[in-house]
Amino acid sequence: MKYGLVGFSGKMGKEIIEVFSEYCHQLVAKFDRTHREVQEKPDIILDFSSPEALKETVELSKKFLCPAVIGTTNLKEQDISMLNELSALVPVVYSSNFSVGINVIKNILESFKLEFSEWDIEIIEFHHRKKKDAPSGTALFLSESLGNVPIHSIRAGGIFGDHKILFANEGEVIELSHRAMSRKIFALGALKAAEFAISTKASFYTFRDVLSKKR
Ligand SMILES: NC(=O)C1=CN([C@@H]2O[C@H](COP(=O)(O)OP(=O)(O)OC[C@H]3O[C@@H](n4cnc5c(N)ncnc54)[C@H](OP(=O)(O)O)[C@@H]3O)[C@@H](O)[C@H]2O)C=CC1
Ligand SMILES: O=C(O)C1=N[C@H](C(=O)O)C[C@H](O)C1
Repeated sequence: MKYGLVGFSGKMGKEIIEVFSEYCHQLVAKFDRTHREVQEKPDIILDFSSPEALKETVELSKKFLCPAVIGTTNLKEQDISMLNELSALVPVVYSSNFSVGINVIKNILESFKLEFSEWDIEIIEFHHRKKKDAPSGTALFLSESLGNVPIHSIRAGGIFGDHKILFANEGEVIELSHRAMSRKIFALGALKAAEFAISTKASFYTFRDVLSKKR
């Protein structure tokens, strides 16, 4: 497919370019703060940048009438409303975390949330020292299934993204944890989402929707 990428010069942008090229997909439009280049109409737009870029991403998706895959975190309510409005026109896939593992954990939390109602629950997330937002979008995503529990953010080194959910009562402790061993897992998830989005109808999708429909 021919894709456009907002945030192409960033850490995730570079990973997406590498993974997509391995599958012979062509980067035809690229945007960052200082660079805007459109070689030809993209089949899809991906955005792994910053919340300030989202308005332009939505405008590009409307201009080219193409689906959008959005991975940028720290989006506010009005940003999500903008994506919901766009999804009336084109397929939109939005996820704070395009790894399969985090979405499996999300399914587990959704299935067992009643069992944990009497437990103390806390989330600890670890990311690289250059991450701009805290808490992580993933931690917020997981906390939505847990009643918005306390989240602790650690920023250190080049950590790609670790998340731990601690459940404790008077007699027991359970820990659910996930570690991203590279950014490639997110780029592969974004690819899965893009392949899904270019062949489905206009609506608002999560990555869990993509994974369940992929079965
Ligand atoms: N959903 C998921 O699975 C994942 C999501 N993420 C999220 O992706 C986002 C990017 O992460 P990361 O790549 O590490 O960040 P980086 O800071 O490395 O890259 C950000 C990119 O976005 C560009 N950018 C920033 N602001 C704008 C703007 N206003 N207009 C256009 N381009 C802009 C930057 O351009 P410039 O260099 O010119 O400033 C840069 O290319 C974050 O929100 C992060 O949380 C990250 C990993 C996985
Ligand atoms: O900034 C990152 O690197 C990541 N951000 C996402 C988040 O905020 O949850 C996803 C992943 O943890 C990596």
